[in-house]
Amino acid sequence: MIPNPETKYRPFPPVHFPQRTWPDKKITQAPIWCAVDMRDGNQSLINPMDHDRKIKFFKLLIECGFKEIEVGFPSASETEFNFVRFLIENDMIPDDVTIQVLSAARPDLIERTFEALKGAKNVVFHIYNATAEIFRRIVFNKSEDEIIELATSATQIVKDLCTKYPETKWTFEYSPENFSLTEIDYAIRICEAVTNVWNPSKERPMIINLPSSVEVNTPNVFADQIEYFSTNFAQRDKITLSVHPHNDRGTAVATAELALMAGADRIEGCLFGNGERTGNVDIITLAMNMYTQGINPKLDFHDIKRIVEIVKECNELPVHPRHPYAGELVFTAFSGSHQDAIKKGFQARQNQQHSYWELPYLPIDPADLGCSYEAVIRVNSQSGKSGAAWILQQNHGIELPPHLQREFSSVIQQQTDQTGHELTPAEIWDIFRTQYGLKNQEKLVLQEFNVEQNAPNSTKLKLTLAINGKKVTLEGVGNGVLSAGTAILKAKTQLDFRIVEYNEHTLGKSSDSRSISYIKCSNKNGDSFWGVAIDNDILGSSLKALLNAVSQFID
Ligand SMILES: CC(=O)SCCNC(=O)CCNC(=O)[C@H](O)C(C)(C)COP(=O)(O)OP(=O)(O)OC[C@H]1O[C@@H](n2cnc3c(N)ncnc32)[C@H](O)[C@@H]1OP(=O)(O)O
Ligand SMILES: CC(C)C(=O)C(=O)O
Repeated sequence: MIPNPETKYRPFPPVHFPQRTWPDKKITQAPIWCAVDMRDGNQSLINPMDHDRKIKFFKLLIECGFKEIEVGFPSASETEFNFVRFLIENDMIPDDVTIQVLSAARPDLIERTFEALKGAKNVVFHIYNATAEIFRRIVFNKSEDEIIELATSATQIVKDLCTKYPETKWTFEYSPENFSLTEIDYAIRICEAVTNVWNPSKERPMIINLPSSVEVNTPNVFADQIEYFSTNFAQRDKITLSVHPHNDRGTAVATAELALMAGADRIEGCLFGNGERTGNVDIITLAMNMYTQGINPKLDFHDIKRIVEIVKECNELPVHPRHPYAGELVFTAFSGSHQDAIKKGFQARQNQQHSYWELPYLPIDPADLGCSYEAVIRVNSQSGKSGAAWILQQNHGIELPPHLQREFSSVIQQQTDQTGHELTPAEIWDIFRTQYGLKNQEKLVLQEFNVEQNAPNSTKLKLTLAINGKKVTLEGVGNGVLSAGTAILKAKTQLDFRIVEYNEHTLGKSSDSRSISYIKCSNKNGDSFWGVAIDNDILGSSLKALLNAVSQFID
């Protein structure tokens, strides 16, 4: 039996803040981004990154355009320490990139961290201590004032040590860990106390980073916390207000977006939302969400597949196939009605008069992430007539006539129902060719033909066929080539059929493109069959399509 949640869990109290303005705000520009993959992401990995993986990740983050990168927790281990030294000593940090390092608000750890940073050009020195009541009571066993003293004395130590290394441009960052669980007025009090010690200016602001270290409330409540903080913080104009959402409730992206509307300037997060437990906020999703609203995110994810591969290798973790913007299935429709709308969307795009992206079920152009349209439609038993038609169109330039689309869709449906599996484009092509006579049709095979125009509306046709491998030459007359062909075949096979539908088009755009013809024949019993054929000229493809259709009446 599931335990009674009413006696086990308490609801998170809302913030009383009727003056809130964020619900009417819009996100209009990219925030300052800080990638914390190499610290928060790294500390949560089964196997933290070794030196080589860290270098690879660092280079990737630079390529993506990050200007602030938390490169580690140098006092945690030799690997972390040496990695920071390696970056500095090998001049691997571009001048426009600031590295960030984290230390607990503990003197010994702070001192060790400074040792790692000697010679760095631009550094964000980031310290944290937990501030929520449960941490004050259980972890630290300290009063509110004692925790403030812990934070301010650590800030003073950082400040003093910074003056020892004037060659570095220092920015200070303070995080009241578990901010979202902390009483909001106490969070303001401790951050103001720290700010007073650091004494930032408008020109040299410090960063106050408000983490939902564990996500405990709905994004609107977090947004209220941020706006309340931003409105009531005494030296607001001297700080950069940063957020650091985690994803325990699965709403980190919404939390970050609403926090921006509520006044946050900066976001800390990880690629694909790696990080402690359920992860940090996913910066790729956030950035691409902005992009699809017409906002330049100032980050570059144009080759998402490569980014996925590098991150998977470095983190030794998979990226979910449905991960927004990046998963291997996120641009793919299997279901019939979605496929139909997407196919029509691409057709409509050819005549579109404006530049905006407008495509049913595809909120972003896959090409913007370096993906092709190939996987947009895939075919299984949930697919309708447009699915297989799209695959033939994309891969072979085939524009199936509407009735043939329906008929072919039922052929495909039978196959997928039987196997229960997806059909690949190659399998669909094979089924198509087999079904309509393009492959292995040996009952009626055209070898040669000759057309003579006797008089207006009278065409004489001479056909050389292989009928079940036996060569015969036949002649007939009709209004045109197809009616002459029909007459010949009726006489030879004694079948009573007629052509009920005929379509053709060229395959490709050049003048020497091949032709494809589609012919449907019916008999008196109501049986009907499609034949399809491709040939260098339209007469050849028409005659072959006729033979391919008629061959299906023959046992
Ligand atoms: C929310 C976050 O993600 S914060 C970042 C967390 N990241 C990491 O922890 C990864 C790197 N950390 C480490 O490798 C280790 O924690 C080390 C090497 C830095 C330190 O390890 P240890 O010395 O064993 O200390 P540990 O971090 O376990 O903390 C235990 C002690 O520090 C105290 N402490 C914890 N956090 C803080 C803090 N922010 N400021 C001051 N003291 C703290 C605890 O109260 C405890 O003290 P006690 O022993 O007197 O009870
Ligand atoms: C150190 C802080 C910012 C942190 O990682 C967290 O609270 O999740």
